[in-house]
Amino acid sequence: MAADSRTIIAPTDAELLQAQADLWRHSLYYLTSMALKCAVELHIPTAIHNLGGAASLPDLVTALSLPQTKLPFLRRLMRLLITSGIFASESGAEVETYRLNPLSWLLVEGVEAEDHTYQKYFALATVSLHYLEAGLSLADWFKKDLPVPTPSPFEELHGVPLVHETTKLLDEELDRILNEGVADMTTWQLEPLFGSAGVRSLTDCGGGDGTTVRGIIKAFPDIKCTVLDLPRVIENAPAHDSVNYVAGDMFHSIPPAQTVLVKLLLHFFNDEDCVKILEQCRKAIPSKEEGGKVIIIEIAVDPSVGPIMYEAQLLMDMLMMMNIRGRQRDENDWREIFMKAGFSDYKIVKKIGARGVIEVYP
Ligand SMILES: C[S@@+](CC[C@H](N)C(=O)[O-])C[C@H]1O[C@@H](n2cnc3c(N)ncnc32)[C@H](O)[C@@H]1O
Repeated sequence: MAADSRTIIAPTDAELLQAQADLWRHSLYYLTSMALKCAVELHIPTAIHNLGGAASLPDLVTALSLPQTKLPFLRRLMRLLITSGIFASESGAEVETYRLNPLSWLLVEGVEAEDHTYQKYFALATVSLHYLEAGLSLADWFKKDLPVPTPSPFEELHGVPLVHETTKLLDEELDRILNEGVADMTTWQLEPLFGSAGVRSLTDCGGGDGTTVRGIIKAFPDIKCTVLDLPRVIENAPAHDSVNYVAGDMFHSIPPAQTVLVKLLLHFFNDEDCVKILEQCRKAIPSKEEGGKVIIIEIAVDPSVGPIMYEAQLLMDMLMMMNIRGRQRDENDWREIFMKAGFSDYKIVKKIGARGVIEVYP
């Protein structure tokens, strides 16, 4: 017998009021994304940084060259961004003062420090018009019986895939932002992995312009490094004496090395393509006894990372579902792919924030 919701749910008034507030929050969270985009476009993090890391509202209005009439509006914008954890404020100060926190620090432009990466392109791309339109088409996309492999709502609506050489035909600015974003992907905490693992030679598969490999070589000059990427990417990679750049296609062959690194790549592809890429990785490495392994750096969706990190993982999965054919995977998904690609074993060796480092053995 079907359950009668009236017998199960009997909310109190307090619960209903809370539910209404929660509904407002969930319906309006896109405004936080818009406010973040606005802060990036106005260069608010950089302005606060240039003002010594703290700024009053009038100082900020002047530094940003905004009309004085916008002061009360900027206060409201900053209030939301502080409450959302994007900036900090000085508690108890006589004058309202805004400060950078680690999140807004990530958005400061022109910082040379090694631990700093410049993530503004991610914040800008995720609220670009074509992404938002794809999101708005989600219910229509669900209702359509589309051929397999299933195109994403983005591809179905706009007629071109995202992160593809044809994306610029749709939106040159979005394509530029995405390429910049890829070049800026983090290399935090990677170097220790390769030193302690006794890696002698490494191929970074889909290694982009070689940013990761240059970071590894800096820490471990003895590791012989190769970067494989598509010809149009390798053509624009900065020359480096110790990096062997190879233009090619990872679906066909991967330059041999003791270790193949596959970093922030597989979530762009569906399971069948991941198996094909990993089969090529397996061919490129020696046996397990000779130290052969593939190192994968990706999200491994897992609630044990805590509610905030887990929510970030699930949102990243929705981002994939909306825009590309790939997905974020949990440990079972990864295991299935590794076994299909002919590997014998794997180990999640480290967590890096919401991501994990997985070693996969032949
Ligand atoms: C998201 S980026 C990751 C870049 C890099 N691994 C990092 O962590 O910064 C994916 C990379 O895979 C490359 N790629 C895509 N298809 C490829 C293929 N068939 N063969 C080689 N590289 C490919 C792209 O050009 C891009 O540089």
